[in-house]
Amino acid sequence: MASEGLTGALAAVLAGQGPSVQSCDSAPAGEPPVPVRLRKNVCYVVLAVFLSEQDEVLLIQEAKRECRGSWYLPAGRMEPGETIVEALQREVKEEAGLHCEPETLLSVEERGPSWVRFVFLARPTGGILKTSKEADAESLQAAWYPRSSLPTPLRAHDILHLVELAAQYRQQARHPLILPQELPCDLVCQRLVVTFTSAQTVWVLVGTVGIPHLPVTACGLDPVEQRGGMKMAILRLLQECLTLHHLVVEIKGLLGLQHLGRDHSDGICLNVLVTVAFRSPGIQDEPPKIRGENFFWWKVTEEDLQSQLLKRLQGSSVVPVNR
Ligand SMILES: C[C@@](O)(CCOP(=O)(O)OP(=O)(O)O)CC(=O)O
Ligand SMILES: [Mg+2]
Repeated sequence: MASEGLTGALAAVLAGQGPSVQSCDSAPAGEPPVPVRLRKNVCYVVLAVFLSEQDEVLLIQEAKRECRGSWYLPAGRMEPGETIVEALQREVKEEAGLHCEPETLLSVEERGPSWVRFVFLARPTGGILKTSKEADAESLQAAWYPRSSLPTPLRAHDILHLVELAAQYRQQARHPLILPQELPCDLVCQRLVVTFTSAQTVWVLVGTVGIPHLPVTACGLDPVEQRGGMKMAILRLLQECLTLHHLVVEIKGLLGLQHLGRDHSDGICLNVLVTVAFRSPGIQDEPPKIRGENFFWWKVTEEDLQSQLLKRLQGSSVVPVNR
């Protein structure tokens, strides 16, 4: 029988929130992970997709020497001391002249734990669109363009996929509205909802060190984990308790994101939904054996929680990571 705390934590994570990170169940070998410092060992980028009711996209014209005159979505690097939403609002105001509110995270992109980009669907709430008369170092101007005929040249074509994600979300929301939860964190880490399902039964991997909890894996900033991406930290934790060669592990995506930014807590905690299944299609109605004492499989029997979790799994109702 799971503790109330565990049921509450899973319910919170499924609702896009979650408890603050107290400790990690897995960390890179060797030295304990160093606290992350924005602009020193991590770079976070925010990017906003505005899609009007007339299916127009807000683009800014870059002023930087290396991409001057090209068009891009409002985006920029976060600064120390600001929350993710404050950074988004600052970048949109600087580059497009508009005030805005984020509606939901649309995607998270990472090139290893030291470069993470948060992509939001956002809506304008005021301000005056920046024209070429207000050109400055932040941007030359901003303008709305029909999604079917964006201006050229683009600074990079990666935004085309993000605009499509926004249009698809507007058409049919694949996941609930998810916004960053302002909670301090010292590391780049991932809280895992690792599930095994058989028929309509679902088990969740639980850490036993301390009180039962959803396991947290710390991401390393060393070259191996940088090259491998944030999935390396997930596979590292799973390898510590499961025999992976006869399992299929799928990282479904994000259930939520925790970050504060103020008071030098530059870390982030991504709440990630993961599935494990047996490679052989034989009837396996029990979860794979766990090595050691640090984890166990919790059969989720609380009806509402079970149906919420199964619904998220069946619909892949998560924010995509690197997709
Ligand atoms: C890094 C980008 O996602 C764009 C955001 O960075 P900027 O170059 O626009 O930075 P600011 O000067 O802070 O606005 C492009 C990329 O290569 O990823
Ligand atoms: Mg920018």
